[in-house]
Amino acid sequence: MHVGIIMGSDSDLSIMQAAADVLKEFGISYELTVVSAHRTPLRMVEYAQKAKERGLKVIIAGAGGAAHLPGMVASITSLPVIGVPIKSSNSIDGWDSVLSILQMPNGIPVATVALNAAKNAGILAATILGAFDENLGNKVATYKQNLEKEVLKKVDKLKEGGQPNGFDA
Ligand SMILES: Nc1c(C(=O)O)ncn1[C@@H]1O[C@H](COP(=O)(O)O)[C@@H](O)[C@H]1O
Repeated sequence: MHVGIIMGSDSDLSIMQAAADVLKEFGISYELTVVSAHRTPLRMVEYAQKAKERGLKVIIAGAGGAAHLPGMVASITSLPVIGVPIKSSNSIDGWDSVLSILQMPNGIPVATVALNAAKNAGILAATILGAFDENLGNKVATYKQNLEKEVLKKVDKLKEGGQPNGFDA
């Protein structure tokens, strides 16, 4: 397994599945499970302690509310940790999770993506791994080129629809 996807609860799965889906798209092996700093603290410590020796290269950790999981895992492992703030059902509009994951003290960084942005977490994991793997790096580059093509198609569509576009008329 190259990437470990963990989340504070199975109620986060509908969001975190997007990280798994994009890793699959890039052909990156992953594992996915529930680990909670609050509810399973010993499992969290063991997961973080053993992650590197088990061969993981990047950890994606998603959590909602008082989201301590990504930061606590990052405090234990030397692997890069990508944090996904999740807007859980009784959250304060997701701000609780965003701030919990984002505002890490100096020394223990968590690469925080946007609220519910598990897909971006998967793409970031692919980008990190792609820096050391030419084939994967090329796949990431192609993915971005395709995004650009999609946007340019939309530019043409707007033009065809009669919108005035002086920039690339
Ligand atoms: N933030 C954390 C942690 C943690 O950080 O350890 N453990 C669970 N949770 C979060 O609690 C929310 C509600 O969980 P339940 O739906 O199980 O009550 C979830 O979004 C989960 O990530």
